[in-house]
Amino acid sequence: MEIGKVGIVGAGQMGNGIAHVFALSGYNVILNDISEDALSAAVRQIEGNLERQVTREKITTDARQEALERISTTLKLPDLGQSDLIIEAATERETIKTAIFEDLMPHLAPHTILTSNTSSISITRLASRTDRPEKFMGFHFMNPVPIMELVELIRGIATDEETFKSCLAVVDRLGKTAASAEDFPAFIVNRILMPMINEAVYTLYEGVGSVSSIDSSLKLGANHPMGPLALADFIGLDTCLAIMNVLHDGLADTKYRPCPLLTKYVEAGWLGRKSKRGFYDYRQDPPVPTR
Ligand SMILES: CC(=O)CC(=O)SCCNC(=O)CCNC(=O)[C@H](O)C(C)(C)COP(=O)(O)OP(=O)(O)OC[C@H]1O[C@@H](n2cnc3c(N)ncnc32)[C@H](O)[C@@H]1OP(=O)(O)O
Ligand SMILES: NC(=O)C1=CN([C@@H]2O[C@H](COP(=O)(O)OP(=O)(O)OC[C@H]3O[C@@H](n4cnc5c(N)ncnc54)[C@H](OP(=O)(O)O)[C@@H]3O)[C@@H](O)[C@H]2O)C=CC1
Repeated sequence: MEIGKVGIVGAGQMGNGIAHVFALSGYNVILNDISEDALSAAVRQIEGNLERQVTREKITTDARQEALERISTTLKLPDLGQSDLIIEAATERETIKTAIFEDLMPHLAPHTILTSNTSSISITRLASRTDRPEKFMGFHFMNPVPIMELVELIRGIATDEETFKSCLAVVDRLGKTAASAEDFPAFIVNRILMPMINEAVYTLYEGVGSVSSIDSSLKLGANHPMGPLALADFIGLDTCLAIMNVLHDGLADTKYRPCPLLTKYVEAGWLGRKSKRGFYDYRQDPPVPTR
């Protein structure tokens, strides 16, 4: 099926990046959130990121303008009902995601493909709560979306071949590369990346190194573009903790036990860049380590 109109639920850092890349590739995008502030912040972020691409001569001014004109926003979830493809990119909590799909269902066109950008939650379980498990799959972008090449495509147990092929064609048109992952907790990227981040937090918790020494070690000693604690702040510590909990519960192995220090940061509301404080304090420039 040819996809033209795309609905995106959740206008946080992933939702705005997803809207950006779809609009730039010629899709009409409708972006939804429960908060008007989140929608206006998302549009500002998209404008800024498109402008940066113009400055760096990656895109033309016309392409920027056309992309912005293809994006509309709404607080009303039913407005997404006539989309060919919906990507849910709301907070990483299963109850939130299932409630969104339940609210969407009565308004959906029969042909609409439903997907989730979840980092870890079972696609099969999310799909089973909808009226179209065969037209449901995981469509997992990486952060920052305009830059990262990979999209993980995750089939639930019931996903049909036509749905998979339609999503694969979309990934191609976005100029990104798809990796197919089986539906097990946290799929491929986060199954490997998140235990490393969690181990970095344990390394901090046990006093083996400070925030700076841990991040410098992985940057300079293993050529990672960001240290693991800076990356955790970038992803969002709430999202990191949610993913570790899915791994721990879903695989029932103590090696996935979330570090108590990660839990403490989340309990404090120190969620990383998005709340201006995490392993670094971003209220100062340059950011200052909090330990
Ligand atoms: C949690 C999940 O479910 C899955 C995940 O996403 S896991 C997270 C995966 N992501 C990563 O691992 C990111 C690791 N970090 C990096 O790759 C790099 O540090 C980075 C790309 C974020 C920044 O790179 P950098 O070299 O330090 O900075 P900088 O030179 O300013 O930026 C590089 C490019 O990224 C762009 N960029 C940086 N931050 C950006 C942002 N937040 N949004 C959009 N674009 C951004 C810049 O514009 C620049 O673009 P061009 O190359 O086209 O000019
Ligand atoms: N951060 C990352 O690096 C990556 C995250 N993901 C996944 O993408 C999804 C979104 O993550 P991210 O963008 O980082 O999170 P953010 O916290 O930045 O954004 C989530 C957005 O969803 C909104 N939201 C919450 N409930 C609803 C709802 N019922 N309807 C519509 N919008 C809602 C939130 O609003 P409010 O703030 O008002 O609650 C917020 O604006 C998660 O599933 C995450 O696991 C995937 C790849 C990478």
